[in-house]
Formats: sequence, C-alpha cells, structure tokens
Amino acid sequence: MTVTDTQRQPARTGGQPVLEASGVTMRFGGLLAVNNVNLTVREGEIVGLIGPNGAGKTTFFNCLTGLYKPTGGQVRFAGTPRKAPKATRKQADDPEAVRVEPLGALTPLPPKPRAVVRAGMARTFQNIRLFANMTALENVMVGRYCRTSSGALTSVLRGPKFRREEAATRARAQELLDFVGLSKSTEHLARNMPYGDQRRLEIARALATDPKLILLDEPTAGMNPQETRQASDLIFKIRDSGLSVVVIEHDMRFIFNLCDRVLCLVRGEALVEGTPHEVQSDPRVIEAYIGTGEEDDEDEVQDAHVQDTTVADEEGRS
Ligand SMILES: Nc1ncnc2c1ncn2[C@@H]1O[C@H](COP(=O)(O)OP(=O)(O)OP(=O)(O)O)[C@@H](O)[C@H]1O
Repeated sequence: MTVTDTQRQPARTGGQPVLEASGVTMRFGGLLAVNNVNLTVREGEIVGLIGPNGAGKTTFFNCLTGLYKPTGGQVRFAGTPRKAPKATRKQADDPEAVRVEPLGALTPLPPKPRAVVRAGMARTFQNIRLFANMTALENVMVGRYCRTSSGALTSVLRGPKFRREEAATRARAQELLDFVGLSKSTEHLARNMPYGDQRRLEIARALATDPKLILLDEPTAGMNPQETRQASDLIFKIRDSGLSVVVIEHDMRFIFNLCDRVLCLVRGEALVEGTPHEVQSDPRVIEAYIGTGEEDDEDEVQDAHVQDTTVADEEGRS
C-alpha cells in the first residue's frame, strides 16, 4: 500500500476528546454482543476498529451512533443536538457560515440517530444505502437538510428564504462532491455510478451533515486496490480538514497504515488497544484470527506487519 509522507502526518494526540464510550454493553436476549467496551476518540484522530467476524464491531458502532440503545454503559459526545440554525441571507449565501461548531463539553447522547446526527456525528453503513434513483448531487443535498431551517410551509410556498437555503444547500453539496473527487458525477444517478464512487458519495452525504466525527463501516468492502488507495487518501483528507474518524475494516494493511490507534474486539470484548504497531505485534491479535476460518485476515495481520516495517525503514532512510 502506498502511503506518502504527507499523508502520514503525526497523530494529533492529546487533543480534546470528541467521543467517550464507557462500559458500553449490548445484549440481544441471551447473546452478549458487546461487553463493557471503552473507547475515547480525540480531535483529529483516526481510530480503527478490527476483529474477526461477529466480534461486535457493527453493534458497537450502532450503539455509538444511536441506532441501538446500549443495555449498559454510556456514550458521551462533545456536542449537544442543536436545532437547525436560522439562516440569515448572509449565511444562506455563504455555505461556509454554517459549518462545524467548536467542540463543546462531553455530554451524554440520547440514543436517537437524528439527535446524534444533529450533535455532529455521521456514519456510513457496511451495505451502501444511497437513494439509487436520485442524482449524486441530490443524494448529498438530502444529507444537508438536517442543517437547514425551512419548515414545511416555507418549502411548499417556495418563498425567498426557501430559495436562498436551497441554493446554499446545492452549492455546499457540489463543494462536497468536489472534495470527495466526484465533481464530474454531479448529475449521474447513484445506481449507475461505479461501486467505488458510490462509496465516496456515501461519505459526501455523511459530510453534508457537518460532523465533527465520522464513522465508516467497512469503507473499502468490495473495492479494488486502486479504489482502496483512493479511499485511504480521502480519509486522510477528511482528517486533515479537522474531523475525527473511526473506521471498521477487515483489510488489515489498510487499517494499520491509516490509523493513529486501533482497538481490536473479540467476542464482544476489547482485546487490545494501541498504536498500529502495538496491535499488529500483539500475539493475542494473531491468535484471535486463528481458528476463526478467516485465514486471509490472519495472513494480513502478519503481512501488514512486514509492510509497516518497510514504511518505517523507508522513513528512517529518508
Ligand atoms: N440485531 C441483532 N439481533 C441479534 N443478534 C445480533 C444482532 N446484531 C448482531 N447480532 C449478533 O451479535 C454478534 C456481533 O455481531 P456484529 O455484526 O456486531 O459483528 P461484527 O464484528 O460487525 O461482524 P462482521 O465483521 O461480520 O460484520 C454476532 O453474533 C451477531 O450475530
């Protein structure tokens, strides 16, 4: 995997916490899918979540993003669900004026997806969930509506306020398509776009909600190596724009080259947490993949180790 020096910027460790999950537990009847997991994500960090199939990664994500109400523990976030801002003429003309708010104190999040999005957390899903018959631009505009303030009446009457907000929403959506590298796909129907582009479109739609933290569930699933490299570049770019990122991935090489910190879950429990180097060198992580039938992943943990050493050697030589 090619990772350039510009991309491998040092982690912004010591930043303010954006998300703090403590003792998160999720039971489905008799099945303990997530057991007492803690995770802190700081400003500007990329954190990876790995583990064999069925380890509880997606369930944990669902607890963080309000899709599930955890049966135990707490999720605190540096933001409170805020109402849509009243768009003044100046704000509506300038999409920059309605961007991310500064980090606030950590407060418990209500387990409601809409409140979580309004507080500044966005996510993508393992299976692509785009509006297939809408254009790329329209898909991103939908993501933006949680930050607009036009009520039903204003929308029906299509008055000046609605038109101003609609123009700002369109401009911001186009800006985000440019950001993720889809400038030329604005008018393409989502269902006709190549797989890798659909994944990037999902990310653009998530970014349209003005998040402080974005959670990506297997962003490279089904991608070819070139698309995977582009996904990695895009995630670095998102981090460099000031967001924190949490990523679930089975592609170990991708995760170990991308993340500042990695948490490995096994059977719902946190097995190891540390830098990519610490995690990939930990025999418990290799062991966790042995006997799971995920031999590819097991090999990848070991291969990724070799890869990382090569990158470190190159950096040492430069
Ligand atoms: N809604 C649900 N109801 C009952 N059991 C569930 C539910 N969702 C997940 N599980 C179970 O919880 C455990 C953890 O599943 P989860 O999907 O979180 O794992 P994962 O680490 O994301 O797996 P994968 O890498 O295969 O996506 C599994 O045993 C799964 O069958």
